[in-house]
This record gives sequence, structure tokens and C-alpha cells, in this order.
Amino acid sequence: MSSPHTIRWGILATGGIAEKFAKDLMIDPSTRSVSDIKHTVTAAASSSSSSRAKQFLESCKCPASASAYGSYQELVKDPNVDIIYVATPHSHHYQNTMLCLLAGKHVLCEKAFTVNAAQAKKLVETAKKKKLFLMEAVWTRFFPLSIQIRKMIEDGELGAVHRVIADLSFGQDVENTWGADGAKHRMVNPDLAGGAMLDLGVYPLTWCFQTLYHTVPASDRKAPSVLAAVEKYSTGADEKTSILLTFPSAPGGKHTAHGIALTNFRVATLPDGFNTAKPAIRIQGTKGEIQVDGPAFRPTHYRFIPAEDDLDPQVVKKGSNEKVREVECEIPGQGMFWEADECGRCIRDGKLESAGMGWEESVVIMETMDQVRKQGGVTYPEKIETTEYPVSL
Ligand SMILES: NC(=O)C1=CN([C@@H]2O[C@H](COP(=O)(O)OP(=O)(O)OC[C@H]3O[C@@H](n4cnc5c(N)ncnc54)[C@H](OP(=O)(O)O)[C@@H]3O)[C@@H](O)[C@H]2O)C=CC1
Ligand SMILES: O=C1OC[C@@H](O)[C@H](O)[C@H]1O
Repeated sequence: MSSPHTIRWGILATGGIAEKFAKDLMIDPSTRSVSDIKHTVTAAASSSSSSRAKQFLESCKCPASASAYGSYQELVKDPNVDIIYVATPHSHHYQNTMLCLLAGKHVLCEKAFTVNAAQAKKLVETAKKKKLFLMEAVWTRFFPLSIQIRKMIEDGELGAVHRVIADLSFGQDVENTWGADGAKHRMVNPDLAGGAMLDLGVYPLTWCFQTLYHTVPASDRKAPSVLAAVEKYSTGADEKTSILLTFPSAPGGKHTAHGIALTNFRVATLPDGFNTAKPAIRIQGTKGEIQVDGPAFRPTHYRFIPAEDDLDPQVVKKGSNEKVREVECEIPGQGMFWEADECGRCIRDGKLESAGMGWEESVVIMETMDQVRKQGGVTYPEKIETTEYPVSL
């Protein structure tokens, strides 16, 4: 057996998700039965100081030889880095990812990819021109659970899929948590592209797209029409967003399908924090339904409920359907390593984009979110909407 291909990561920013991601990179890939790819962290950068970057590397148990930088500009010049993980707020993704690409680095950029579709297109154009790998870090797509579900749809197990309902909502005391301290928190701060849709709504949208769009042959994929109801928090960022998508060409036949993507800061998908197993996602086809238990960003369980041919509600005995298949998909860590493995394989194989989260689909999802924002009147400051580069934020 050939030895694993090692990918050298640079981590750009040292906040909450950067720490989870770097810790996942340090997990032995054999614990998830991976033997072809290995990860190492060779550098990290903090915009605040090099001592913060050093502290980050230590707390994530990265190799002692890793370099700690006090600016992102220094990180992108490091010749020992193959790919950079961009983990700043969405407002900064465009500027930070462009910095990396122009310096010749491959990039994995956190979700939401950018603030708008125009920025996403520019990044894609730049990656293409510079022959660099670029991917939006929608980690959930690379879970074995997601891959299994997409295959079930592609194999026709659900028949014609007509509707997907997906929710990611956090019941939050917004004023006293994210709204406290002058509403500077990235979840509600327009300067950081805050709001429910770009931060959480991207997951229910991911479920609609990975089931109703990605499972259709690429040549048949058509962007959905979009209808949205949006309510804003006092800062102007959205706090309740419900989206109705109509996909013109759905899996299992030439029919339309509805995707219903829900996100809300005031009520939760499940008020007890997912302690009770109830679906956050329902994928409904003519031959049955898949229910995925939440949270939508890190699900570990789903069930398949086959449709009964001669369903007579009078004779159905409640709670005794032996045909229901329950499937548990354990995650040995946070679960961000699977997207990292995908980046590693693409870079090893000279691919610029991943088949699991391709450029065109990221752009179509950003276009969908642009339409939702337009319908809901959600705007962000020009300096974070612009495609100009460089702009200092
Ligand atoms: N995939 C997932 O499960 C998750 C993804 N995310 C995504 O990751 C991104 C970051 O989120 P998260 O880690 O929670 O955010 P944090 O606020 O915890 O961290 C963001 C980091 O970005 C850097 N930064 C640079 N400029 C700014 C600025 N003006 N304001 C604030 N931070 C700045 C800072 O690092 P430094 O000082 O070191 O430069 C900061 O620590 C978001 O886009 C979010 O959507 C978030 C949570 C989960
Ligand atoms: O991506 C995310 O998933 C988990 C949430 O807690 C977080 O706010 C969001 O950014």
C-alpha cells in the first residue's frame, strides 16, 4: 500500500470554529478508516498578535514546529503551507480568500462562502485563473450520512422526490446574548454580515440543494425560483427567515419539487436542544421518506420510512412499523475532517474543485441567498458587499 499523501494546512484566524477544525486535523485518520490522506498544521495566523497564534497552535496540539504569525499577510507567504483554512466572519471571507489565492495558496473557506454571489464568482474566477483548489467549507456535505442519503435518492429508493423540509433554528434570548454589548456579536452585526440566513440558513438550504439539485445529473440542474419571508432584528440583520424554493427538475423524474428552508433566532428546531430524536429534515418521495434528526449542521441519525402501498389510516397501528429503518452514523470527533480529507484528495489529484461542493453550486446557493435578502430588504455595508480588492475592513 502506498504511503498517505500529507497536506500542510495554514489556519487563518483563531476563533471558535478554527479551533474545532484544527483539532480535527490532528485526529489520526485511521479512526475514520482513512489511510490515503494525512493532515498537518504548519502555520496559524491571528490578526491580533503572533502570541495569540502561538497559544492557538498549542491549545490545538499542533506540531511544535508550526509557525505562528501576527498577520494574515505573513501566513500566505509561508512556503510550508499548501492550503489555507479561512475562518473569519463571513464579512471577511472575500478579502481573506482573495489574499490567499493571489499569493498562490489553495483555500478552504468557511460558510457562508461570501456575502453575495458576485464575490463568490470573483473568487471562482481567480481560483480558475491561478489553477488553485477552492471550496466552500460546507462540512455536512462530506459526512457519510449525507453521502448515503444522496445515494439513496440517486438510486431511486425514495421514488420521485417532491418535497424537502429543512430547519436550523436556535431559540435564543437574542437581546441578552448576541444583542448585548451593542450588538457587536457576529450573529447580529451587519458589519460582520450577521443574520440567521447567512449563518444558519445556509444549512437548511444545503439540505434542499444536496437532495433536490445535486442528485440530478449536472446537465439537468436548474436553479430554483425563490419566495422568502424575512423579519429583521433591530440591527437590520435577519432574525427569522423562511424560504420556499421551487426546483424545476427534481430527482426521480421530470417533475417540480418544493424545498422549504427555515431558520429562526427566536424559536428552536427542538426546544430541548436535540435531546429528543425528531427530524430537522424531511425528504419526501413517492416511495418513502427520509427523516434526519438535527441539528442540521451535524446530524448523526436518520430513518427511512417506506411508503405503504395500501395505506388505510383506520388499520395502521401506531408506533409499530417494522419496516422503518433507523440508521446511526457516529462521528469520531467534530466531523470537520471529512471535508479536509476531500480537500487533500482534490489537491493530490490536481482537481481545482470538489464534486461534493462544486463552484457552480456554491454560486447558485449564494444567488438564492441574494434573492432572499433582496425580497426581505436585508442590506450590508458597501465595503463588505464590494468585489473590489483590496479593501481594508
Ligand atoms: N462549519 C461550522 O460548523 C461553523 C462555521 N462557522 C463559520 O466560521 C466563521 C467564523 O465563525 P466563528 O469561529 O464562530 O467566529 P469567532 O468570532 O469565534 O472567530 C472569528 C475570528 O476571525 C478573526 N477576525 C478577523 N477580523 C475580525 C473581526 N473584524 N471581527 C471578528 N473576528 C475577526 C478573529 O481571529 P484572529 O483575531 O485570530 O484574527 C476571530 O477570532 C463564520 O463565517 C461562521 O459562519 C462558525 C461556527 C461553526
Ligand atoms: O456553522 C454553524 O454551525 C453551528 C452554529 O453553532 C454556528 O453558529 C454556525 O456558524
